Amino acid sequence: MLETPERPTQQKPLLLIVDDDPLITDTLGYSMQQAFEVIASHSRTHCMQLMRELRRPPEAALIDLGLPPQPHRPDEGFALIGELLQNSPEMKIVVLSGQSDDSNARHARTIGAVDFVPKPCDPGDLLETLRRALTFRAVEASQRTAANAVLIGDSAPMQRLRIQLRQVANSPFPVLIEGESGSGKEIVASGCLHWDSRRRERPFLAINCAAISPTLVEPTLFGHARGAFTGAATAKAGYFEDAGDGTLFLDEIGELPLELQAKLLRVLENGEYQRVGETQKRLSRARIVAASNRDLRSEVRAGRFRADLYHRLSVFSVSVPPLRELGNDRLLLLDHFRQLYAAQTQQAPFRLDAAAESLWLDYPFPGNVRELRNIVIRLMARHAGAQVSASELESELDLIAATDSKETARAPVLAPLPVAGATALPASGYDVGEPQALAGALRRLQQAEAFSLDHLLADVERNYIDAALKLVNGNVSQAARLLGLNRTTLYNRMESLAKEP
Ligand SMILES: Nc1ncnc2c1ncn2[C@@H]1O[C@H](COP(=O)(O)OP(=O)(O)OP(=O)(O)O)[C@@H](O)[C@H]1O
Repeated sequence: MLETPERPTQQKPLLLIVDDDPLITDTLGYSMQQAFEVIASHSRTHCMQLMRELRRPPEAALIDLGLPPQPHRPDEGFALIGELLQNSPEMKIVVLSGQSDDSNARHARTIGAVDFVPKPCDPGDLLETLRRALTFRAVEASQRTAANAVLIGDSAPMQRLRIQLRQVANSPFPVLIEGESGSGKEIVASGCLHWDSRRRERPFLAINCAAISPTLVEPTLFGHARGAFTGAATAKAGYFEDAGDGTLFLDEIGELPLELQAKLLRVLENGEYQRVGETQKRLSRARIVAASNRDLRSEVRAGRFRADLYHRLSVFSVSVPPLRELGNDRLLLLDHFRQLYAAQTQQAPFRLDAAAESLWLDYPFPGNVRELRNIVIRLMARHAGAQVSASELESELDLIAATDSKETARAPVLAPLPVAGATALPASGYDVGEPQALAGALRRLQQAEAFSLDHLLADVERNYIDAALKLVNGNVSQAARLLGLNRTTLYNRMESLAKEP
């Protein structure tokens, strides 16, 4: 009898749906099952428990923001997005949002969600959004290898960082990389510290300490003997062994349980470690690079991180600057991601008009490069081949969170340029004499091909009025007070703005 050769089965991507309404998880699960293997959860705690048990992390997730124990507030959803991305930074998270929480959905995107879909939603549109997100995920995966990881940026802080990285790349000592979430710590570890060093032909292994269940951290890092614990059917090497004399990148090191911190300290002190269930000592030759977006010094003070381990890890320490400090690098990064996604998806790139470009340069990107990248993804999806205006771009930004950020208190976020009376909004903190603002104006005038002060000022006015109305849930009298205007004047301005192109 002839045997039919087994056809390789293509594994469907895994989709995680988190919603406390079983009707929604059931119906969505049903509509998505053709394209995805679906798992569902009803709360943040349950979801994170599930994540620890899964053999592979989901490629995509659909998250509702209002989850128990606070189903009427978005906080659980926000916290879940942060935890999922910490656990699996490549995951594409789409927020399912009620129409009324537009500002929440914007904030969710700032902290890393790739898009949001208003409820009630059309399953076909949702599927399309998820498919698109997965296409971009595949593009990013190709960029994650050390050989392809290119750190973009020419600004003075980035040049200083590069000099620092070159100085330490070939040393055998550990490096601690600190920086906000999404600022590029992994790319610094793989593309600069490993690939730009003599170790480039050796392995680069990355492990996310937040992603492994605490009981598995030790065997994962150090390996285990056969029968060392239930399920250890064969002996297995750990990351330290597999890394050989290459680089071992310990991401989210702040999440390492205290008892394991002692074992890691031992390897750092004398290179010695043991597989779980073995007594034989082994020697590690790997170069350790660790990263954290927590302030490890405060963690030490709070007793959650060992001081001796902190000192060992930070023989060299580098700090990746947040995007808001990188000036025109925002444009370089825009160009980089736009070209990358356009080429990979075979679509024409979008363009920003002059006002949109000003807004882009003034937006502080609280979610750093990850947020910038996600904005480019959405703009590609909505405006491929077209010109994007300031108001179209504005709908992709989280301007309220941006103005709230104390770091950006002196940057004109809602306003690309100053206008009389704009100081009435305390968040802007704009000062006419500020050199930064003057430099911004010079830059815009030099860069813009067709500049119009009238359009720019109208955009500024529109942004402030929208922001004020948003802050007071559409109450015109209160918005007028906030803007330092009387109610009639505000109505008149809104009317004339509505007539503007
Ligand atoms: N300067 C840069 N040039 C090019 N790509 C960048 C740069 N900085 C960040 N990226 C890209 O932005 C995304 C987020 O960066 P990365 O994962 O390195 O951030 P991170 O600091 O490690 O974040 P987290 O602490 O949340 O893990 C990645 O796709 C990365 O390739």
